[in-house]
Amino acid sequence: MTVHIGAKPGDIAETVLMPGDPLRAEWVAETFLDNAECVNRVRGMYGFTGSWKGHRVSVHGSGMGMPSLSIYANELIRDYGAKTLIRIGSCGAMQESVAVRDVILAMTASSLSTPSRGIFRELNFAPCADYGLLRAAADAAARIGATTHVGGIYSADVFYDERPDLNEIMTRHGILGVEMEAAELYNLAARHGVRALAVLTVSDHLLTHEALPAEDRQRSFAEMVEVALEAAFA
Ligand SMILES: O=P(O)(O)O[C@H]1O[C@H](CO)[C@@H](O)[C@H]1O
Ligand SMILES: O=c1cc[nH]c(=O)[nH]1
Repeated sequence: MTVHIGAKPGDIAETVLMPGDPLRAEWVAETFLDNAECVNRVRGMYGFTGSWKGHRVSVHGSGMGMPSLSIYANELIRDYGAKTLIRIGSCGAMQESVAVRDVILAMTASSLSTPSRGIFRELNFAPCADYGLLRAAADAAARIGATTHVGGIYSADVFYDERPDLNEIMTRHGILGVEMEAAELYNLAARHGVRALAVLTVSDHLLTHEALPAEDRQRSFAEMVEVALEAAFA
């Protein structure tokens, strides 16, 4: 047990899917895993372990924002031996060519800052996905027939953004979408020598202002989950 995860040693699989929303974790466990057991309830941040096509896998909430993700990813890697961490999140689209419900595979994650800033100091480290996972996810998305975009995303510290000028610059530089965790997940994976990828579903559109309801964000992003599971065990 750690301060934030009540699971016993061995209760967490080496492969962990990480949605921001703990109730999305519950839906993924109920919908995709066989023999899923709840292994963490501390602070309501649910974690489950079960199997998918015979592979042991956990799904654990990260909470919203990089400081929260950092707590769970650190404990999963350092205390429970997680080796593959795949974020399964929602995001806002920043390109006209990207539609609501499309899947985005985050090759890189730009940010204004991350919790790792204090370690990197003057270094502008470039957080990037594990190439093997990224390639396997792109292949899986093509097989499944999910409309998918591969490229850079932006990991923000705020959901209620007050910098339209910055969004315009990112749109002009091809950033596909905005979310709030991937950059620090990629930083931590690099630091600890494990694999990470963020597979995202577009829930909002910053240009058209479309937005899906909370229920859809919690329980309807099946393609993203299938892509993540296929990539993890390719
Ligand atoms: O749907 P999740 O995985 O939580 O991801 C996105 O949704 C939250 C904001 O609504 C942030 O955590 C953002 O990254
Ligand atoms: O962080 C997020 C997640 C979904 N949609 C957004 O606009 N931002």
